[in-house]
Amino acid sequence: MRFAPEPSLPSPPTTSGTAVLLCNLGTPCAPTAAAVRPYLAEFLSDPRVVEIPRLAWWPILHGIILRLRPKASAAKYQQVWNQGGASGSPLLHWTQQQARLLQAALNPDGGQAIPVGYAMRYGRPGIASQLDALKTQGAQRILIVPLYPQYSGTTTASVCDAVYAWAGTQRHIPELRFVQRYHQHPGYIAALAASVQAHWQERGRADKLILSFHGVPQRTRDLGDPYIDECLRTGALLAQALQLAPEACQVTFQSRFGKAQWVEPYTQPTVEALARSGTRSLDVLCPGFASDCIETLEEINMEVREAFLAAGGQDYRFIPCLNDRPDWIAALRDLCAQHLQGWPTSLE
Ligand SMILES: C=CC1=C(C)c2cc3[nH]c(cc4nc(cc5[nH]c(cc1n2)c(C)c5CCC(=O)O)C(CCC(=O)O)=C4C)c(C)c3C=C
Ligand SMILES: [Fe+2]
Ligand SMILES: [Fe+2]
Repeated sequence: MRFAPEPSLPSPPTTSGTAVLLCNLGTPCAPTAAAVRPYLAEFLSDPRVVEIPRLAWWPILHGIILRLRPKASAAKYQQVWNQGGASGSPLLHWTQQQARLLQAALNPDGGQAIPVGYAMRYGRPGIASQLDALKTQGAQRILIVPLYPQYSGTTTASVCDAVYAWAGTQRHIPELRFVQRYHQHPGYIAALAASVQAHWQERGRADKLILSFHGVPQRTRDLGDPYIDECLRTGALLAQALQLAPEACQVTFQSRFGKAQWVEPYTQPTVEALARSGTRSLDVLCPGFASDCIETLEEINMEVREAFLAAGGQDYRFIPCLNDRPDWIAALRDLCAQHLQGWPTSLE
């Protein structure tokens, strides 16, 4: 039989029938080459992420990348595992905390009228298994919240693909809604601005604020992906909220992968050039990442820091991601409340 049998709904109902699923990118289950390999294989086999015809991509992926990269990546994961208040993978840790705190914020009476789950697009726990779990709890309406503020086909659309693929296995599909983007949501911008201001209060203000977003290939942008424009919009709104002059703040793009041209300016060469031309201190924030992860804790807070100091910079100050900040959780709650309108949210 193609379609799974339906779970019997809990009786009496313990939820309103409405649920939220936070979806993040994914992470290996251990900082070892053996664990990183299947995670990278799943990630880099997604045609949303690598838009190269299978016939050309498969030999490169299986013949080169999956032989060499897992060991190098595992060494980087080892440096951030259990770091900055996280246990295990920082990305998994912060996503778990966000789901727990969001559930408390959406159910202020301490109940579970609106359960909040979390899932990873690649690795575990997967989107299908978490949708199954919510359905077993009684969910008849599910709001999907990809934890990507800026929409990209490479990330947000891939979450949608996984949800639709799961729906294709279901006899009784719950009502589904998706948050597509929140790159200019006032609560998100205000939480980012407050995190920068708190950092300035503690450490003083550097010569320049770098806003480093994950990059995408230039071709992805040329084919119409709105992601880069949305990053620039987030950057402009944040600079405005912080009342920064244009020269005091710059948007850059990190995490280039492979040999193709990605969207510029790249983060590392930009901070090296700034150091060489006399910028002594930098504040660095990664507004596109809801949670600290290997890309922020290792690439930005270690590799790019070293590059800036080696090029003559004096003071490099990394600002953590929003993680479990109460103002960010409140912004997520407001975002969900907007998208839950018209759906039952209490037991009565
Ligand atoms: C192959 C191309 C890649 C595209 C396109 C891409 C887009 C993209 N990614 C994120 C967010 C994250 N990416 C992370 C890790 C990561 N990304 C790529 C490649 C592409 N990403 C790789 C190969 C890796 C693995 C890291 C490594 O092996 O060194 C992460 C962190 C995961 C973690 O466990 O910490 C995040 C988050 C966005 C937002 C995005 C485009 C909009
Ligand atoms: Fe990535
Ligand atoms: Fe990276």
